[in-house]
Amino acid sequence: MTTRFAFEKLGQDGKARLGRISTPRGEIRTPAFMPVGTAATVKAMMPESVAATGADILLGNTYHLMLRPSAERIDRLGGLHRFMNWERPILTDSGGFQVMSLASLRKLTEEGVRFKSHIDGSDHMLTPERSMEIQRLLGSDIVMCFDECPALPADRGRIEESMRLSMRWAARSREAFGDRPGHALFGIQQGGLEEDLRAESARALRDIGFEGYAIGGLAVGEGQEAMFACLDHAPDQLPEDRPRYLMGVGKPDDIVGAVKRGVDMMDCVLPSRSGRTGQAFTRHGVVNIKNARHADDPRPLDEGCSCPACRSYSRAYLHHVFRSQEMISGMLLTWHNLQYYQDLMAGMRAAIAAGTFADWEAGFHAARAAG
Ligand SMILES: CNc1nc2cc3c(cc2[nH]1)N=C(N)NC3
Repeated sequence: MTTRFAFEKLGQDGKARLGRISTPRGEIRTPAFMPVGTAATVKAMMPESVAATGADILLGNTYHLMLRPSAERIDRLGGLHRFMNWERPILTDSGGFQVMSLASLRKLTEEGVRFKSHIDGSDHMLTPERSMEIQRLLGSDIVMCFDECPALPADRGRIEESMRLSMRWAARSREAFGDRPGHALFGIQQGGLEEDLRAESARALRDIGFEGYAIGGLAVGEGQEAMFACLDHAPDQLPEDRPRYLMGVGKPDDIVGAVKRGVDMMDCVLPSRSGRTGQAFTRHGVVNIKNARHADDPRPLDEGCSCPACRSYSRAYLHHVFRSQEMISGMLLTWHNLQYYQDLMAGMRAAIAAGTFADWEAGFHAARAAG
């Protein structure tokens, strides 16, 4: 059991990396996918079920938890791990992105962002210092810097100005984080799709020094081609001996392309959100289980999957419970999708370890093309 936070690179195949993050609450196998537990729950899942899918770490959100039930209340109750009954590592986002995407009546100044809650319209202020305090009260193992995420579309000038503000906020985040052994603070690279701005941001973050580095400002509607073009250089601009975390990504083929380009950690609401709407990810592509063609299909969703939905139920049953809006529908399909994502990560980790990532990737795409 370690009392420190440490990242070890265990292997590499091309740009794809195999690693392990050690924390006092357990180890994280990388490349890693983090299920999103926004309001202290991975929706429709018990924590032990999330662990059973193979997830080593999950994500929480400063923005949502500060609004309800508040960081102070969670702290009084023993912290977020105790509160949500998840004793493995938790990474919390800093609120920067959610304030831009969810809050109303935002006022941005050098100090921070004043905004109205999307829940009850109450007034709030987030600054780097307050975001660090909230994430400390929550007790998260990996804390994200408080950054400014520009609303898109944005011109180069706006992106440049926003990135430089985020770098000043990164320094304030580092200062406010303090000395917390066993806990990590990750910087967030900004700069849109501009290689030179991303390089400037990476230099600024390196000069401050962080336990890990996130690639922010992507998965915001730019499309896969533009994202991959950015990922052809952004990871290489970040320290190679620290974890690289691509925020908000993504579809299965996004994830494979990101790992191929040197990304170690990702998070996305897609598997859980899609699970609740009846969209299932399988090795042969996406299955919309509400479609009438599944009504009499006795086969499992994915014959190669070990999750409860695929082990014990037919497509016909899943079709039925979605059509009749039964609660078990979202539970089964969320579990399946999270299992599919964890199996994808396990497959890539094994391929990198064996030096067969290129073949594994070819097989991944061939199975989807076969449909
Ligand atoms: C869904 N796409 C997405 N892009 C992101 C980008 C960022 C983020 C969260 C995201 N989610 N959180 C931050 N604190 N900064 C950058």
